[in-house]
Amino acid sequence: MSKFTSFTYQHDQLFAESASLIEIAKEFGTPCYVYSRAALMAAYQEFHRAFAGRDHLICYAVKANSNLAILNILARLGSGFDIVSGGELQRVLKAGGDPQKIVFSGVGKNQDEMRAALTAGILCFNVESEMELLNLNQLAKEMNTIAPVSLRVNPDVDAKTHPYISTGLKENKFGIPMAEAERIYHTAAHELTHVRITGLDCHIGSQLTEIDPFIEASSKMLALLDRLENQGIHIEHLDLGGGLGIRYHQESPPPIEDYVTALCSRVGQRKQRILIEPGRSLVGNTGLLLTRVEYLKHAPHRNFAIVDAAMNDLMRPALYDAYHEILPVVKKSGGVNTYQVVGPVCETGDFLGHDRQLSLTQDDLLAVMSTGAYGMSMSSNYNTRPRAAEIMVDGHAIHLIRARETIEQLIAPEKILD
Ligand SMILES: Cc1ncc(COP(=O)(O)O)c(C=O)c1O
Ligand SMILES: N[C@@H](CCCC[NH3+])C(=O)O
Repeated sequence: MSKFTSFTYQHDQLFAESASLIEIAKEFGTPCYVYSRAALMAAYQEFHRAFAGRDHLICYAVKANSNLAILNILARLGSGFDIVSGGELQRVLKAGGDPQKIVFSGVGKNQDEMRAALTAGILCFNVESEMELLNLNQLAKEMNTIAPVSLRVNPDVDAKTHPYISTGLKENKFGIPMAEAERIYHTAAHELTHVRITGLDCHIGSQLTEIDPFIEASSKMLALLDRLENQGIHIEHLDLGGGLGIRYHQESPPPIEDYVTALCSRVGQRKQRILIEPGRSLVGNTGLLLTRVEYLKHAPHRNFAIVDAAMNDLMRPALYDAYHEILPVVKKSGGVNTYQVVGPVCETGDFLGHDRQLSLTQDDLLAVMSTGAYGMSMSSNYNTRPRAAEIMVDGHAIHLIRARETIEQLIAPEKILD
């Protein structure tokens, strides 16, 4: 089965479900992100089904794509959410997410964010340091409440992914070192009056394409969980984080079902509820970035296709040298050249793809694939470029779910001095 179940060619023209990308570009302009509702729902259901009735909660990692429409679709399917800021908390609540299904991760939660989350009544804080735990206990005391906590423990496992997105090695900033975990659990259980232990958590990195690191991390977490239970510290849920990779190019990550089944069988007969925090594997292949060729530059040594999307819209190629497939919206025959597909931003690192074989003329539309995750959510206004529009397709229906920004909106908060 193709990795793009909802983006298919019909008579040499690329469609999102039953909607023509040519029509979308005509109506909403380019660049724009286009998402498929059916693909999103199918990805969530695949995770859900794989648990096969076992007690679980899928907490979608909001950072992957935080558009309210996407959060709302997931909330209506019963999803929980993994947030990392007060801003993400507000988004989830606004989108109709259930506070009792929210876990709050992140190494630097500030007091306002913690207060907001305590007020909302979230499921738990994934606490990443002893100082954060003490701070949270103090805040909860001041608010006359009890903070539910799960410690994020760093299992020191090599996720075998890009070093910028590996989070479970002991040299990474994330989580509490394994060697400290038991002592800090005891502090939380016996000394702190305003926290309540609910769970145990880890997250070892993103875009993992092998199952072994997940198994290694789970095994370490389960050994810790058993030790804690033996010492009378009850753990209600085990959160095994996110990180399952997707196919961008030639990767072959494990299918969702195999990944979930492997986690469940590792947990075995234990009674704890299993939480996971998938981001990319839920939304990554449910979106594309639609862009138009502005100019072609056929130089003797290299050909450039200059398109209207840039690194500010999709920074993954510039940041990680990431590969995204680039497809023509209308397939043509003949006249193929090797192109550097680049944006208008004034940086040599502003590219969407190197050495792509394409048959192009000015004004052609291109689709940059697998951009549903960490595309729009990592976009910026660099070069004073308004952020792209976002479109959700649902069968034939085409919905604008975020209007293109205007220059006026960008400069409105700024002030010229007298
Ligand atoms: C704490 C936490 N949970 C979940 C995720 C989601 O990761 P992914 O999009 O790789 O599934 C991340 C990002 O890596 C994260 O930092
Ligand atoms: N931003 C990264 C993933 C980081 C995940 C955040 N913990 C990407 O685009 O692949």
